[in-house]
Parts: sequence; structure tokens; C-alpha cells
Amino acid sequence: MSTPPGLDGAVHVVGTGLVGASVGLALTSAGADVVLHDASPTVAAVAADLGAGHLPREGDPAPGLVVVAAPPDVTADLVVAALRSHPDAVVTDVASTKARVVADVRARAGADAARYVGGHPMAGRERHGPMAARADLFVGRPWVLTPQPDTVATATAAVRELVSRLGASLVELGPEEHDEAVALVSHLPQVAASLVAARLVGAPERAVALAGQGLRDVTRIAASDPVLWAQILASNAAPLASHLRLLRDDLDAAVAALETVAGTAAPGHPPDGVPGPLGALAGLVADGNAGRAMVPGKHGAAPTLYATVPVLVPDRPGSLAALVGAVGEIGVNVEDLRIEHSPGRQVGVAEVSVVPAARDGLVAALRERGWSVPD
Ligand SMILES: NC(=O)c1ccc[n+]([C@@H]2O[C@H](COP(=O)([O-])OP(=O)(O)OC[C@H]3O[C@@H](n4cnc5c(N)ncnc54)[C@H](O)[C@@H]3O)[C@@H](O)[C@H]2O)c1
Ligand SMILES: O=C(O)C(=O)C[C@]1(C(=O)O)C=C[C@@H](O)C=C1
Repeated sequence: MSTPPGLDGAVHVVGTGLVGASVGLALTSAGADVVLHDASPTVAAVAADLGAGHLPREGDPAPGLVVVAAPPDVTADLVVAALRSHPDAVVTDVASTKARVVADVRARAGADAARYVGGHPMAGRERHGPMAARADLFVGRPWVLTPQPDTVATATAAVRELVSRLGASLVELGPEEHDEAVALVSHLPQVAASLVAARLVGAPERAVALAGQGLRDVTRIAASDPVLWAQILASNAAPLASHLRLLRDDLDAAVAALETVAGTAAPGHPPDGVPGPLGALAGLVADGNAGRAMVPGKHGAAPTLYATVPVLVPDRPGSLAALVGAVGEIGVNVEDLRIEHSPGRQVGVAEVSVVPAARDGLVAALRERGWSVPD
């Protein structure tokens, strides 16, 4: 095998949804030649229209690197097909679990598997498809690679270079070690968020209408794609089941403490050394504090790409449009816009994301025009 050209050649992205189109947007904006493939021609065309690359053309050069960004259940097939079709290319993937994909590719691709490096960016969204893609999706996020002892060094180097060009932070792990880790930090949170959000179904509307930021924070990822997540959870079943069993033990302890406080528990005193019910409840929250403190911020790059300006917006038709118009007249580009709004409240809070250099000027100019911009 000759030296794979890696990122010096064209890059093919196979699967141009959220992750694939985000890879394409970032590489294209850095000047790479990106060719887009998807099982759905419409999805590939939308990704191309958004600037993630171009559709295959007659005379395209062979790829130096193929990035498979399709659902986990077809990832190994697509990796093996890419290794066969492009004998000089390096192939990587982004599937959320690694042990099964890596083992499958190694079992089926023979010597060609030496040009494959498994990968997984720890960055994503609760939305799917190219419309949700962002060129900065991976900036400052961990990106796991799982090279094997027989992976050719130039292949590993090419995929390390991809991770670096996308602004992500490189982590190398064995496939099993990766899957154990994501069971705890990605798959357990998804199940917990889905189960908490599912409790709202059928709840009285007046109760749900009181929802504040706490519920929104805990349930954001409950909006994720069910079919994709069924695959992800199933492909990491044993490690995830172990974590869920431990969570179930903690839930049982919380229920026991609450039933004791409510007077509905079976009578009896806790054994020596076991905290009483209020101690148990405080302990539960304190343990959460300790766990939360362990969650890292973004690695490497600046913690946020945009500065956020909160603006109070009256709950009247046209208010939001007037705000966006005012920001435009001030000459600042709205990079993102998020509304915090609870039904029945007279005002909402619009969070206007702008490049950090524009923040202070925008705050001053909006206040001058009468907008309420909290500190
Ligand atoms: N969503 C996330 O937060 C996230 C984060 C990191 C990694 N991942 C992984 O990235 C991969 C893609 O996820 P996504 O969120 O971009 O999903 P997505 O649904 O947005 O995109 C997947 C795309 O793959 C295409 N596809 C399906 N079968 C194909 C085939 N046989 N050939 C070519 N294209 C095919 C689909 O048409 C779709 O456009 C998955 O393996 C997922 O586990 C997802
Ligand atoms: O932020 C989100 O929306 C995500 O769910 C991203 C997230 C994660 O758990 O961190 C989800 C699954 C992917 O495999 C990688 C990243």
C-alpha cells in the first residue's frame, strides 16, 4: 500500500446529517475539497446547498480520507465498502459506540482494516439532519480515536490531523474502554433525561405550564432521535445496564428516605451509621454536587464561541422581530437566538448570541434604544 494521502486529497463524507454535514462545513470552510454522499439524495443536496461540500462529479479525484457519519447499524458495512472501493484512502467513522464497529471491520476487511481508525466526536445535538449542522460543532470537544496495534501510522496521523483541523481535542482509547466511558457520560444521561421527560406525558397541563429552567436543562436531550438512540443504547447494552442498576439502587434509597419522611414507610429505625431520612436526602444532593463538579468545561479552545446578550422581550406580537431588526440596524450579526419563555408570563428573555467583540457595543446600543438588557 502506498502512503495514504489523508487530508491532502479529497475528503468523502458518507452520511451528511448532523455530524457529517458539520464535518463537511468545517472542512470546506478551511479550504478542503469535500464530496458528499448520503443514502438520501435530498439530504446530500441540502448539505451541499448549505456549503458542506459538493455532490459527486465526473472526474473527482479518489479520496484521501473517507469519513463515515451514518447510523451505527450501517457504519461497519460502509467502512468496509469504502476500504474496498478506495484502496489508497484512510477511512474513519463517528459512530457513538466503538467495540462492535471496530471488531466487525477487522473481521471483514482483512489487511485493509489497517487503514481504518475508529472515531467518535463527543459533540452533537438533540436534533438531526444537515439543517442542524454547525461548522463549530466540534470546537473544544473531545474526539476519541481507537487505533489498533496494526493500524498504519500514516492512517492514524491523517485522522489525528482531521480532529485537529476541526478544533477538537484528541483522546485515544481502546474501543471497550471508550464504550464503558460513554455508557456513563452519554448513554446514562440520555436514558435519565428520556425517563424524566416521559413522566410529563399525561401530567396536568397546569403543572407542566410551571416548567422552569431546571426541567429544560434536565430534559434537553430527551428530544433526541428515537431510532438513532435505540441503536446507540442497544450497541452498548451491558455497560449501560450496569450503570442503570446502580442508578436504580440510588433511586430506591431516595424513595425509602421520602417514604420515611412522609410516614408511609414500614416502621423501624435506620441501622447505626446509616443517616436518617433528611441526612439521606441532603446526601443525595451533596453527592450530585460532587459529581457535577467533576464535569469538565470545554477542552482546549475558548469556552464559548459566541457571547450571549440577554434581552427582555414583551410578550406582544412583533416584539421579537423588532429586537432582531434593532440588532441589525446596530450593525451586529445575530449568530444564534434562543427564547426563554414561560406561558402566561408578560415578558420572555431572548438570548442573542453574537461574536464576543460585538457584545459590549450591542448592550450599550440596545439600552440606548430602550431595550431592557439585564447585567
Ligand atoms: N447526534 C449526535 O449527537 C452524535 C454525536 C456524535 C456521533 N454521532 C454518531 O454520528 C452518526 C450520525 O449521526 P447524526 O446525528 O449525524 O444522524 P443524522 O440522522 O443526522 O444523519 C445520518 C445520515 O446518514 C444517512 N444514512 C443512513 N444510511 C446510510 C447509508 N447506508 N449510506 C449513506 N448514508 C446513510 C442518513 O440518510 C442521514 O442523513 C451516528 O453513528 C451517531 O451515532 C451522533
Ligand atoms: O449534546 C448533545 O445533544 C448530545 O447528546 C451529544 C452526545 C453526548 O452525549 O455528549 C450524544 C451522543 C454522541 O455520541 C456524542 C455526543
